[in-house]
Amino acid sequence: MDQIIVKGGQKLKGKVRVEGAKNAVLPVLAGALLASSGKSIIKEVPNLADVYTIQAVLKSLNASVEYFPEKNEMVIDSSETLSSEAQFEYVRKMRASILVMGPLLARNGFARVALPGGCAIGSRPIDQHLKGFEAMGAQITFGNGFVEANVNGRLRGAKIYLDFPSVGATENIMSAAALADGVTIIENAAKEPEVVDLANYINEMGGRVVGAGTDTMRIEGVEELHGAVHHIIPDRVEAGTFMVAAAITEGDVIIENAVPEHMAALISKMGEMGVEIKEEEEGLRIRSTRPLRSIDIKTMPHPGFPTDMQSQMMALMLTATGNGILTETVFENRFMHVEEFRRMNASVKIEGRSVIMEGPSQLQGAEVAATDLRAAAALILAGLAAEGITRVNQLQHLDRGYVNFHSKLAALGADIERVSLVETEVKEEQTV
Ligand SMILES: CC(=O)N[C@H]1[C@@H](OP(=O)(O)OP(=O)(O)OC[C@H]2O[C@@H](n3ccc(=O)[nH]c3=O)[C@H](O)[C@@H]2O)O[C@H](CO)[C@@H](O)[C@@H]1O
Ligand SMILES: C=C(OP(=O)(O)O)C(=O)O
Repeated sequence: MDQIIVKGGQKLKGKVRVEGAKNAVLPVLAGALLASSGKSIIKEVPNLADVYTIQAVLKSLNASVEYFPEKNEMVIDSSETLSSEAQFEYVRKMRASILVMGPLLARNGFARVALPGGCAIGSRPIDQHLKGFEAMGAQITFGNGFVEANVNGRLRGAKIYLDFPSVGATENIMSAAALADGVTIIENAAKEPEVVDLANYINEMGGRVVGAGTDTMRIEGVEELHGAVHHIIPDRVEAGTFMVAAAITEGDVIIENAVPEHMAALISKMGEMGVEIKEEEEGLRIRSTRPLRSIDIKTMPHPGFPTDMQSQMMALMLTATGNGILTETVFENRFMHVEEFRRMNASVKIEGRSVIMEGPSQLQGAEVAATDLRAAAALILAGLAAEGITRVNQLQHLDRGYVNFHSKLAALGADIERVSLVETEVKEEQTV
C-alpha cells in the first residue's frame, strides 16, 4: 500500500503537460471491438490502471491487444470471432467495462456483462443503456449477476430519447447503432467532448455518425467497420486538477496540451473566484493570489460544470473568503470526501445535495483516505495548501485516473513524495 505525503505551503511554478483523457480512451478502446477487419492504432493512451483493466477486458474477449506505454500507443486487432462475456472481475474494478456491451451486441448479436452495481459516488444504474438496446430490437434478461442482451439477426435503427443525457448510455448506444440496420437517432444525448471523440473514432473506422456534441445524434448503421488510427483528446479533468493546484498554492503554472473549449465552465468559475487564466502560446496559464472570492457552483452535464471537478474545486473553495455553496446534481452521493476535508479542519457541512462552506478554512495537515478517484486528487490539493503534513491513503483510486500525479506536482515545486507502506505494515503485523 502506498501513501502520498504532502507538506503544504509551496507555490507551484512551471509547466505541466496533460495526458490523453481517461474518459475518452476507455470508450474508444471498447469501441475498437466494432472493427471486424484491420488494426486500430490508438495514440495518446495514458499509462493508467484503468487502461490496463480495459486491455484485460479486450483480451478476455479474444481481441489481440498490444500496449506500448513508452509511446502511449495501443494496437488492437478484433478481427477474430469475439467472445460475448465480460466477467465480474473486470466490471467490479472498473464500471466503464460495461461499454463493451454495445460493440459486442452489434458484432455478435449477443452480449453478457456482469452487472456493474454502484460505487462510492452513487448507485449508477444502466437502465438508459438497456432502454436503447431494447429499442434497437434486443431482448434484455438478468440472472446470476449478469445482464444479457440478445438480438435475432442485426440490431435495427431506432429513435431513442434518453431520460438523462448519460455519457455512458450515449456511447454504448452510439457504438451499437454504428453497425445496426438503418438510422438511429439519440435525443437528449450527452454532449461531453469524450462522446465527440468516440464519434470521431467510429467515423474514422468507416462509420456514419453526425451531431455528436449536440442534443441530437444521428447514426446511420453500416455493414462493417475497420480498424483506424485515432488520437485521444487531452484530459480536461487532469488539466482542471492542475489548474486548481496552481490556484490553491498562489502559483503560476502553464498547462500544456489543455483544450480551453472543453473547460469553459471551469475557466469561468475559477475566474469568478479571482484566479487569472490566460491562453498563451505554450498553454493555459494560471496565476493566483489570495484572497479568493467564494462562489456557488452546481454540477451539470456538459457544458455545465463537470462533476469530475467537484471535489477538487471544493478544495479550492474551502480556501476562499466568504460563504460558498457547491451543489451536486449528477451523482446522488458524491460527497464522501467532505468528512476527510473535515479532518483537515475544513469548515463545511452537507445539506441535502449541497455542501456549504464558510471560508476561508485554515486547512491543517492530517492523515486522510481517498474515497474515489477525484477525491484522492482533491485531498492532495488540499494538502498543498494546508499547514503541516498531509498523508493521503487509498491511492489505488488515484492511479485509475492520474499518471505520475505526485511527480508532476513535485516538478512544479510541491513538497510531495509517494512512499510504500509495505515495510511498516509487515513490522506491525509481526508485533500483533
Ligand atoms: C468512464 C467515464 O467516462 N466516466 C464518466 C461518465 O460516467 P458515466 O457514463 O457512468 O456517467 P453517466 O453520465 O452515465 O451518469 C450520470 C448520471 O446518470 C445516471 N444514469 C446513468 C445511466 C443510466 O442508464 N441510468 C442512470 O440513471 C447515473 O446514475 C448518474 O447519476 O460520465 C460521468 C458524468 O459526467 C463522469 O462523472 C464519469 O467520470
Ligand atoms: C467517476 C469517474 O470515473 P468512472 O466513471 O470510471 O468511475 C471519474 O473519472 O471521475
